[in-house]
Amino acid sequence: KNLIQVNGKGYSIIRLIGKGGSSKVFQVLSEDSKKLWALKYVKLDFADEMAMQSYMNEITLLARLKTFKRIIHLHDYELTEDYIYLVMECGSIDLATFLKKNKDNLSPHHMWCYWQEMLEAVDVIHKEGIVHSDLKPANFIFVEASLKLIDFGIANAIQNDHTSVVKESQVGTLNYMSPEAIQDTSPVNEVNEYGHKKPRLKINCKSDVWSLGCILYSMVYGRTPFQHIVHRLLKMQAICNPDHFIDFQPIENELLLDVMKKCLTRDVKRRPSIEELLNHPYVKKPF
Ligand SMILES: Cn1cc(Nc2nc(NC3CCCCC3)c3c(C#N)c[nH]c3n2)cn1
Repeated sequence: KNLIQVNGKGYSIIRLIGKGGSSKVFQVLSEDSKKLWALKYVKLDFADEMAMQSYMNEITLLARLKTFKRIIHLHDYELTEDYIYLVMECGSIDLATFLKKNKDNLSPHHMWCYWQEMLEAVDVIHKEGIVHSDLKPANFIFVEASLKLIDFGIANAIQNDHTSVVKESQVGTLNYMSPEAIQDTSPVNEVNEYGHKKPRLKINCKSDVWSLGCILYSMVYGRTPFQHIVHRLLKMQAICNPDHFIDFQPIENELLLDVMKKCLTRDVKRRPSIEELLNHPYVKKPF
């Protein structure tokens, strides 16, 4: 029977949950405690230094943030030249799959809860100075009915792509990408008038706000703001074009409408931060 050893502990494979890039995620059962875990296996071809480094960063962060309730819990890991095993708490389903199944019957209360939990998760990484910059529903999973963030967009993005890339759902989608991320023209080591590196963090954090706004929009309207534009180049142009007005059909809750409009503001400076969104009346209002 298919058994995987991680740091001397045995896990039996129950099923393959998903795969993407050169990583696979299995649902496993620990031999001793008979507990359910998610085991992420990453094949490191040719000991790709960049990939190794990016996974080291991801592991360090997961370990550092594991006390935060909105971040997935890393139980154990094993890192070698050829592969990485991450043993993490297992969610019941990811948000992308969940939304596909339930997109037309999400109650306002559920939408409110999921929005609050996504904000809290991204607030944690922003406070740690991390910008995900590729947020999409597949990055969130339900653990006991509440949402947790499963990755920080560090490792997968840099994942070496000379392996058979079997698309994980939503990998490489533009539907959640912000205008400034598409236009990212600023040189990597841009400096300000004092010759100091420009703090890109603030700007980048706002890109995560745009992505979250696209997820909220898809919960309300059943599709992301630019999903109907199939041609990738036309989609990119529409996202960046201030004269392309995003369609906001009227809804009952004006506060929710206001949040979506604010998150999907093309002008980065006028787009709210996570902090401001956590204090927005839509989140604060008592039910
Ligand atoms: C569909 N589905 C998902 C679960 N649960 C689950 N999926 C995880 N990754 C999935 C890989 C494929 C894309 C969607 C996320 C992880 C995880 C990582 N990385 C750490 N814990 C997890 N739990 C149960 N059904």
